[in-house]
Parts: sequence; structure tokens; C-alpha cells
Amino acid sequence: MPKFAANLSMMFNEVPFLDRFAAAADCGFTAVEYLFPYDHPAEVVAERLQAAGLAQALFNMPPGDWVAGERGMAALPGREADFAAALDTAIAYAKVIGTPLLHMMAGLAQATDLQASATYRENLKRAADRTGEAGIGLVIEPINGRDMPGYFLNDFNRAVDFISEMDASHLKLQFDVYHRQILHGDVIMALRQMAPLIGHIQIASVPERHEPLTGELDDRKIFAEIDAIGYEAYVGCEYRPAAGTREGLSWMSRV
Ligand SMILES: O=C(O)C(=O)[C@H](O)CO
Ligand SMILES: [Mg+2]
Repeated sequence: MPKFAANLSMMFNEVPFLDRFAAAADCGFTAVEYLFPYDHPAEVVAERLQAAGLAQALFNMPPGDWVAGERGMAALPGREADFAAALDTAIAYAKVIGTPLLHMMAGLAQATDLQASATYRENLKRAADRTGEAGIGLVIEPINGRDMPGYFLNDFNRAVDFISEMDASHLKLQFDVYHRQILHGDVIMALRQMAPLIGHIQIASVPERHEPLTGELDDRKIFAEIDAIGYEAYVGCEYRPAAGTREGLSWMSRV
């Protein structure tokens, strides 16, 4: 059975962000992930993580102005300086918090836009170089257009192509089972085929993005496949609890 990390951006929203670490540990989690730690000093986040005895699995680079609708900057021509500053911030936080992985979000741009693609490649190279020097893994994640309309990286094969082009062994795919199913289906075969490139996995039911075992996929089979491909890192529970985080955790003892 895979080991699971609580996603503190979606789970434990019953309490403020900094209190979610203790809440996750109290529910038996041994690791956490979240989108962004940047509203708090890195030292404070690290202290909460350590006090709860948790491992950090992953967090995202700063995405630009999230409230205004930005969803990353890597594919945005003209935003290279902002991207570089975000990368500096992410690496500084990663060193203090001790995350093994950073997720680089692409941003909203046409997947067919040649200038956006060129900018993405340049920024991906820069991020791969900088994270490589810092000893941190880097992941990119295809995201479905229903949840994130206009997201640049909306295709798993394209993500694999970008990764392959870079020739950086610490650059890998964030395989979110929820997005995979909505974008392409064929989840198990994709896990098998992409296994060598997978750096992080996330799970949620489809289509509601609730607890595993409540959607259209056979999550038990998916977890068995994750074990079978030899994936040993954390599986992020990136789901919105249907009716309370604690109340919904019984799936973990039924898989
Ligand atoms: O939306 C997701 O699936 C993610 O993992 C991103 O990190 C944030 O949007
Ligand atoms: Mg995800």
C-alpha cells in the first residue's frame, strides 16, 4: 500500500493553515504537501512541520497573483523576471522547510502558442538548473481544463516530452490521477508507461474530487499498480473532503 501525504490546501480546512500540521499528524498522517507556504515565514512553517513530527512531501513555487487568477508564470512571455524571483523564493523556502520536491506551475497560455512554449522551455531549464544545484527535485503537472481553464500544460504526453528534452534526472512528472482520468483516462497503462519519469503522485475521486473509493475509478487497483511500478514516494491526498476531513478518512482503512 502506498504511503499517503495529507494535502493541507484541501484537507483540514476546518482549522487555519498553520494548525493543519498538528491536525494531520493527529489523524495518523506522517507527511504533508500543500500548494503554497508563502503567507508565513519559512521558519514558522518548518517549526510546525517538525513539531508535528511530519515529513514534507512537496509544495509549489509561487504562482504569481493567484487571487487575480494567475496559475504560475513559467509559460508567460514577459514574466521571466517574476518567474526568476519566484524560483529564488521557492528555493529559499525549500531549504528551510526541507522539501524534497517543488512543483513548477506553467500558467495560463494557449498550449499551441509557440512563444509560450519557448518561454516555458527556457524557464523549465532555469528551474531545473537551479533546483539541481540546490539538491531539490522538480516536478511539472498536467492539469485538466475543467478545473483550470486555459492552463498551458494540459497534456500528459506533452509533459513527458518537456521532461525528456531537458535531460535532467531530478526533473519529473507530477502524476495526478484525478487530472489523468479527466484528460485522457487509461490511468493504469499511463502509470506503467510513465513510471520512470514519475516524481510525485496525487489522488482524488473522479469527478467530484472527493475521498478515494467514492468515484468512477477503482482506487484499490490504482494503489496496487502504484506499488507494482515500484513507486515509493508519498501519494498526496489532494481531495476536497465531502463532509469534513476527519469524518471522511475511513477510506484509508478500507483500501
Ligand atoms: O491542482 C492540482 O492538481 C495541483 O496539484 C496544483 O498544485 C495546484 O493547482
Ligand atoms: Mg495535483
